[in-house]
Amino acid sequence: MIPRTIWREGEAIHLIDQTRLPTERQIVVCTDVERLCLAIRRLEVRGAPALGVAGGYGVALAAMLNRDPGRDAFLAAVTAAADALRATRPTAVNLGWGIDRVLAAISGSNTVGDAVSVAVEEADAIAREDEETCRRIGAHGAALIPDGARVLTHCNAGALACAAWGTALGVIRSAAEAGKSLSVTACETRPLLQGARLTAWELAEDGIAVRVIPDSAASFLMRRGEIDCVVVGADRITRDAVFNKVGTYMHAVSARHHNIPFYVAAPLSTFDPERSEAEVTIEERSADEIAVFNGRRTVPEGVRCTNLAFDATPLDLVTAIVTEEGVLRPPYRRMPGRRSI
Ligand SMILES: CSC[C@@H](O)[C@@H](O)C(=O)COP(=O)(O)O
Repeated sequence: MIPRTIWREGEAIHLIDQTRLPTERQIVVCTDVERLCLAIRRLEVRGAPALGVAGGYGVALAAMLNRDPGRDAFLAAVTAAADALRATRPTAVNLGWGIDRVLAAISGSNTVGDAVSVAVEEADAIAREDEETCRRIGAHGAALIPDGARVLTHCNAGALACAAWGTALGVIRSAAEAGKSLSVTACETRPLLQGARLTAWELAEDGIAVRVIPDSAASFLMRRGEIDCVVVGADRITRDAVFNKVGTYMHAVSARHHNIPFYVAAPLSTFDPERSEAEVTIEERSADEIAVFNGRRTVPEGVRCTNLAFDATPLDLVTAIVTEEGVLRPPYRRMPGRRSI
């Protein structure tokens, strides 16, 4: 069983350093907000729900560290921390959701002391609830997975991407726990290999059959009849698209072409129904993530690289979205949180 991904010990936030897996198990200890922001930017902690937890803990950390200077200075420090955390990664909506949830919780506090206690309680609650939410997603999603299914997944939407259990991998874990025999094809997920390094590690630790393939093999394996369904997580679900790790869209297109169900598993905190695809910023990361491999340059000097971290899959390619409240089906008119249809 995978240990928790991110947790609080007193006035420090601990997280498993995901950049070092699967070969090293190291813990990063963040005793200030700057270090937590760095951990988010470096992907030491990553995955939408885990970013929600990190955002909440970041605000709580700022509150704990600024309890002395008086109310105005306290509020200024917490606001600055929230802004810094929010600026680390733009695509996963859960990051801002976690930050805003703790800010909202403290907004009614009468004293700085109360605000600190409330911030810590709320951030702990976000972390605690995340596992429960993932287990409910898993229970709903497991019903969609037939016994014997060969499931393709992309990136890592597992325990490591959440506080525990996982969303897409939560569905797979819950199906396995229910006694279904499953095998998973994990796309390696270029360029940072979250599928090869993290998904394969998690599933192997749990004794669930897994193989790793290059991302570019997925479509052909569908054609050969080796994939029964696709299950992925999400970083943001707008009223028209699912944002997830770059490469997800090509799997959705291929799945549709081969008549294979394409499922998305995500908590309600990932929904952003008031926005459309065009209004979302897709994070573009350093060119070096694709131009340098194993310390060696793989792209000629001076050649431009476009390193988009996410893509958007139109909702009409999504067979169903599994949430903690149940399974949503097209045409997705009743999207959670949407004020108007
Ligand atoms: C349950 S996690 C869902 C997504 O956050 C996951 O699939 C993903 O794309 C993560 O991207 P990452 O860049 O590793 O943070």
